[in-house]
Amino acid sequence: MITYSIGLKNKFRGITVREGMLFEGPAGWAEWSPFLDYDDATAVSWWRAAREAAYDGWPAPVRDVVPVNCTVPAVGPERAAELVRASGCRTAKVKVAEPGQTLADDLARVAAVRDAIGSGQVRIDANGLWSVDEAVRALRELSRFELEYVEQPCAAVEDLATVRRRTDVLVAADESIRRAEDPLLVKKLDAADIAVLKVQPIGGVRACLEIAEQIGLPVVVSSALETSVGIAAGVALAAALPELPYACGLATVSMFTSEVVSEPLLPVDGFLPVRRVTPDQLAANRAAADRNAVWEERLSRVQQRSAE
Ligand SMILES: O=C(O)CCC(=O)C1=CC=C[C@@H](O)[C@@H]1C(=O)O
Ligand SMILES: [Mg+2]
Repeated sequence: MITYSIGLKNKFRGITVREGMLFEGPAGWAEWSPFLDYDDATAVSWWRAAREAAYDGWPAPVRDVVPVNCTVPAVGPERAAELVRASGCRTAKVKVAEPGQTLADDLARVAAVRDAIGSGQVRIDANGLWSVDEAVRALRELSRFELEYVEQPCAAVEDLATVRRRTDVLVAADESIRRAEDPLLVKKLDAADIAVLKVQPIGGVRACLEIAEQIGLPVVVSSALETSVGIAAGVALAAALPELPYACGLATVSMFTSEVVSEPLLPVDGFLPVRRVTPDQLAANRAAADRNAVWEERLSRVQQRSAE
């Protein structure tokens, strides 16, 4: 087990450094990187995903490239436009509703992204931070930039359903699937048009394929901000889905200041290749001994839980 520590170019979901563990099993390299604010119970499904990558491998792909969006953190408009242009992607996902910012900040950022991407697609992600009324108001303003969809406008699945009825913008569910007791409640309440699936939080490629089948909604595969080792699992899921109508949120390696592989899974003209990766740049990205100890301890607690 190797613990990595890599900086982020821009603050994202409140963090500036990403840490996690990498290891090799008979089927290939695997990543285990539950965010540090997640408790041991939450980290169990992340461990299942890592075990699958290391020991079982993934189902056969039905495509050999995957379209991806570039991800725009809650940065200023100039930086946002720069990120879009540098990505080469035809779809951009813009973070909105950042704590401490205003709707005016969101409008300026989304306007800059729309301008930079031209006739491409613009989607937004509020990470559940709006109330129903805030969401409806924000969508009324932001929809002038022709939104492909809004991801997780509100936290509660019931609120997602209400927003969906009060706006013309398509609604995608992310946290309502990956952090829910019952991921299918989204379907039962007709709360979303699109399902965002993430391999580590949901517990593996096969677990995601099962949800995709049961939920009966178009799927967008998204990353949990992993190194190329973890991204390869997302790409494997996107490659195995029978239908893939939307670009996936798997272009997040470009947010890192460094990588554990010399050929990272970065998009070329908006597409990622379907392949596994072998880390060859581990030494330069290893976490310090004290952080490694924290992760070793965390892993042994979570492994114990997962065996219970
Ligand atoms: O979907 C993307 O474009 C990139 C991945 C992404 O946005 C996320 C990755 C990791 C943590 C999440 O807060 C965030 C998301 O909410 O979708
Ligand atoms: Mg999201």
